[in-house]
Formats: sequence, C-alpha cells, structure tokens
Amino acid sequence: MSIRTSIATVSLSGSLETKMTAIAEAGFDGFEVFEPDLVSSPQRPKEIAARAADLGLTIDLYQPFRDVDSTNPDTFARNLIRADRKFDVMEELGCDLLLVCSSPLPTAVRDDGQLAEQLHTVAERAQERGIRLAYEALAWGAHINTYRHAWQIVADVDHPALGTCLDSFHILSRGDDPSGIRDIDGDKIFFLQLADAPHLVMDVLQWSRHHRCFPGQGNFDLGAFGAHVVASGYDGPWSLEIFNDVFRHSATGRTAADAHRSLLYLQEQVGRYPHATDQLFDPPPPGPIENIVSVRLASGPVRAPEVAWTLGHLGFEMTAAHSTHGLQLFSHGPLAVAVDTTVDTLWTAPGVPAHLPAVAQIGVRSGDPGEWLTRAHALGVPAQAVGMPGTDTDLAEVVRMSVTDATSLDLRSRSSVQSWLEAFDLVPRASAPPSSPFLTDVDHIALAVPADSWDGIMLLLRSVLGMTPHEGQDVVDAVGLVRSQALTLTTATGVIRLSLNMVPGRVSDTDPLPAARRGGVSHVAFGTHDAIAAAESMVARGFLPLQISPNYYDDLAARFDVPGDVLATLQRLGILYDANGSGGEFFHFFTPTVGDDLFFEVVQRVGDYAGYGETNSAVRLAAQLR
Ligand SMILES: O=C(O)c1ccc(O)c(O)c1
Ligand SMILES: [Mg+2]
Repeated sequence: MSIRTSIATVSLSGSLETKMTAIAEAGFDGFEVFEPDLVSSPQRPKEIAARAADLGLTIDLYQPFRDVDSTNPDTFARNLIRADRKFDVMEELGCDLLLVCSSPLPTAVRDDGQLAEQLHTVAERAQERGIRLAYEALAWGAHINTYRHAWQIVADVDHPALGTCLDSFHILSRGDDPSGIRDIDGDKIFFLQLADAPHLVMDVLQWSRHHRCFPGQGNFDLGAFGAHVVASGYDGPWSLEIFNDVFRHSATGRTAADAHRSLLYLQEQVGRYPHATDQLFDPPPPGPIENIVSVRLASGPVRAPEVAWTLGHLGFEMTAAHSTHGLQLFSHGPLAVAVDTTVDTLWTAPGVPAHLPAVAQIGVRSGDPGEWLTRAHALGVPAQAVGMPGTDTDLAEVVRMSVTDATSLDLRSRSSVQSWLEAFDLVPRASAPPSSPFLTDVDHIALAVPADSWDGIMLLLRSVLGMTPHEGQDVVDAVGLVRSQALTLTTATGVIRLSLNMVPGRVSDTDPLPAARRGGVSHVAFGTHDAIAAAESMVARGFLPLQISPNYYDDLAARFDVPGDVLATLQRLGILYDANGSGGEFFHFFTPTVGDDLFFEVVQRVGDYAGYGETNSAVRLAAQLR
C-alpha cells in the first residue's frame, strides 16, 4: 500500500474539467472539490462524479462551508438547512467527507461548550446521510485557531461522524509546535492538507490566500510535520491545498506535475525520520556528483564577438572550435566555456523573445549519470540520456534535464567530459592556454527565471538534486526589485552553488525598462585565490573595471577596518568587499553586462565566508545600468 495523493482544485488554473484532467495525468489518486469550482461548472455533480470515475480519481473532500457555528440562533438554523442542501450535492458527487472550518466571523461561537453542541448537531445530521465532517482550525479563526483547540472540541463532541482536519499552513504559519499531532488519535484525523510557504512577515490570512506553495518550494519544515502525522496513525490521503496567485494563471498541467512531484519528495523527506511507515514513496537515492566542469553559453552569431571579447578579458582563450556545430571552446586552466554561435540554440517558450547571450547548459561531473536518470524519472522529471554530437559516446554517459526553458543541467561522466572536449577540432585556433591561470573553478551560476517558473525550478533543484535553499533576498534599486534565492549542494569535490533571480510580476517586453530588467540577469562567477591579482591580470588584457561609486568605498571604510591603500586598490579595480564577522571575507568584481542578459563575476572567498556579497547587489546593479 502506498500513501494516497490528493489535491484541492483551488491549487490549479482553468475550468474544473481542465483541472480534473491535469490532476489525473499528473498521477494523483483523488482531489478536493473547492466550492467556487463546482458552483461555476456547467457540469452537474453527477457528471463531475462520472468524469472523476472515468479518470480514475476519487473525490476526497468537499468544502462549501466556512462558518457553520453561530451565536445567532437564526443563522445557525439556516446553516443546518444549508448543510442539508450540501449533503444532497455530496450524495451526487459520491463524496462523504465535508470540510468545516473554524469560523472567522464576529458571530463565531466563543464558548467551547456551545460550539461542541452545535458541531454535535451538525454531526448527527451528517451521520444520517452517511457523511463525515472534518473540522479544521483556520489560523485566523475568531475563537478556534489552533489545531490543539480544534482537536479538543472534536474530542469533547466525541461523535463518530466528527473528526479533525490538519492543515500544515495553519499550524506552521503560527509557529505552533506540531509535535502534539502525535497525541491525536489517527482515526480521528479525517483529513490532511499540506502546504508550504515562504517566510513572509505579513497578515496571516493574506499570506495563506496568496503565497502558499507546494512542499519543497517554501521554508516550512514539512518533513518533520509529516513524521508527526505518520506517528499519529493517520492513514488517509495527503492532499495539497495551495492558494497561490501565480499558480492561478500558470499552465495547469505543469503545475499539477510539480504538485505531484512535491508529494513524492515530501514522502522521501518524511521517510528519513525514525519509525516512518513503509507506505512512503522511496525514490532511488541521488547519484554521485562532483563540481561544475563546463558551461555552454548561447550567444548567437551577433553577440558572439562580444562574448569572446569579454571571455578574453577574463583570461580565457579560444582553444578550439567545433567543426559542424558552431561551437567555440574557450579555456582557462581547468575551466571550459563553450560558446554557441548558431542562431537556433536558445529554446524559449512560445512568444518569449530569446534574450542573448544566455547560460544554455551547465555541465556537472558525476561518477554515474545513470543513477541520476533513474532518480529523475522516479520523481517524474523528464530527464534524458543524450549522445554527444560527433562522438559515439555511450548514451548513459550524459544525462540532461531542463532547469529553465533556456538552461539545461548536464550530468556527465568523466569520460564524457573528455569526449566533449575532444569533439572540438583538435587544431587549436590559439596558442596554448595562458601559462598561469588565475581562475580556479565555477564559484556559482545565477539564472534569471520567469516568475511563473520560479517555484517549479526550486522544487526540481531541491527534490532531484537535493540542493538546500538559503535565505531569500530582495534587492531594491533605482529601477525596481529583483528577488534572488541561493541554493547549494555540497559534493565530493566542493560546493555547487546556483542562484535564481526573478523580477516579480509581469513586465511586458514593450516596457521602457532596460531589457535586462525584464527577467533579471544571469551570471557566471569564477573563483580565484587572489581577486586583486586576477583583476590586475584582466586589466592587463584590456579589461575596464566597472565604475563603482566612490561613495561605496567611503561606506566600506565606515563599516570595516580596511587599510587605506587596500581600499584605494579595490576602488581602482572596481572590487567590492564583504565580511561575515567571523573572519570570513569576500572580494568580488564584475564585467559589464554582455548583451542585455549576462555578465561574469570573479570572486575570492576567504575563511568561512559562505555568502555572495548580497549587500553589494544594489551597487553592482547601479554600476551596470549606468
Ligand atoms: O482561506 C480559507 O478560507 C480557507 C478555506 C479552507 C481551508 O481548508 C483553508 O485552509 C483556508
Ligand atoms: Mg485548509
């Protein structure tokens, strides 16, 4: 037996029919009918039931009610009549579980005894119709707003047709301790709703109605939460109830697929706790992984010279070109950057203009890409084994998955990295690579992602790869706001760091803002042991440092004890600085943007500095926009 998966129709966009189809295709077992979806549907409840059955879906819960109890006797009497009519609908739907939320109204009953009495009355009537009630505490309920209090009332009523519904959002948003769930009789938990959310400081009702997301997309510890639920003995469906403004207009099928993946991922998380049930989905573990070994940039023919020129400043030299694929290989010490100069290499969604240049491919070395393929497929990610053009590389040597519409992640075996390099003309276009390389590795890659792909990408990186998200960041500057989120993965050979950037909201392509602001800017950051020496070498190659405001260096002098001569050098070379208070330091500098949407960074980490110089982002953006 496996855990049954379910999702509330409110979590998806489109008509009820569209939602049901997507829910079935994504692999769910059932769904919750959200009242407005039913009321606006042209299908009668019987037809909805028939369609659900055709799709192999059960209707697990119906939620037409938020305010059953009332201090006004007339209102309560009217609510009972309303309940009877809704029981009729449920009979036709073939659904026997009704959600009852704690009332947020001023007329909510505030006396536990009276509330128990009213719920008992409704439970009696439900039982006559073969229906059960699941009572849920809303975080903003007028009187009942904690799961413990809701459970207390349910225990007091002690009626077979009344149980409780747990919703992770209402519990975790309040900072409540979920461990008390272990003490609830699992048979009396009639339903489980799961939602994640990003940490936000705002009114809890607005937070709930607009910013919930799927498990693995936000900041709640749902693994621990799920372990408490398992310990209670609950064995009903795990259902997603996600109110999210972006999902309301995103592609239904893609959101449903992400939703289902989130429940698989959550089960894997819960399975790491002791005494977890063997009903939990247990995907194949992550494969071996090392570091980023190659980057492929889509530049197109027009931007190619500009990209080559910038890479030249960074100390890269074009060492080879691909005979048939329009690829140029730039090398610097151990680093390989392939520049794709063809016109058709940037895949974008229909109607989305291809901004160039872009990070098209990130190559990561793995001892066994095949293991990643198995894991990705188990989690429903359409990863592929690909062959290298011009080689007879074994197919399982490279495993590719799309991260964004424009960027793929390639897991490459050691031999495929070699054959990838060998696929280029062996006749070098330039002399030997620079004798003393000053860049050591790819420190991090930042990808600009569209707002409606953000949550799906987070889930992909966290679920399949097991990356860990860090505190998100909003960078506000003269022309708007960029949200950024770093994720890391500690590997056998170091740390893979990716960061996602987006400009929240929809900005049209005809917007007078600089193009770079439409979706944030991507960048590739190379590591160095000595940022000052690296910058000097680059200046010797013709690099013009970004002009950073002198005010920034005045501020540095005020915040840190940087010696005056070092400060003068940093300023001359356009190097920014940060320190973490425990001896860790960070030196970094940037190229201007190449085209509209890409730049490069050089970073030096000292000690245990683990950040990205986030505090300097606004200064960097201002300098690049000038
Ligand atoms: O926002 C609400 O009103 C609402 C309704 C039903 C739920 O299960 C819930 O968690 C929230
Ligand atoms: Mg709920």
